[in-house]
Amino acid sequence: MTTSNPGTGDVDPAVREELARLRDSIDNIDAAVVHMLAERFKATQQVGHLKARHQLPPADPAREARQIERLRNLAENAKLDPAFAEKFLNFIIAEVIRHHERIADTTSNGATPTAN
Ligand SMILES: O=C(O)C(=O)C[C@]1(C(=O)O)C=C[C@@H](O)C=C1
Repeated sequence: MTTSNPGTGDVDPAVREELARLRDSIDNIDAAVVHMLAERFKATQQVGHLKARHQLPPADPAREARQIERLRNLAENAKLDPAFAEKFLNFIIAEVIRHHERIADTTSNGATPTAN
């Protein structure tokens, strides 16, 4: 933040209230996103173990292509930028693949992988 930014101290109280109300909503949404991501990673951890046990590759590009297609359509219908939705999914999947690779490494070493 720059020193020229006045912050919200000298802003109309009605505006400050509206900003606070909107920020409450943003905080709730951020919490929901974190909880949903935590559930998603719990499921993908299980996928990682299943793949490692059965020597399946960490990544499945055909599955990813279907997910991207589906998410782009959902985004368009929801008036969210589909390119952003695709980037977001790719970011998450890249992390999942890193987890899968680690699980596969530790599984083939005979070690017990830890969570995440
Ligand atoms: O569905 C799988 O096979 C997964 O490993 C999960 C997942 C995902 O995070 O959705 C991750 C990696 C794959 O390339 C495809 C999808």
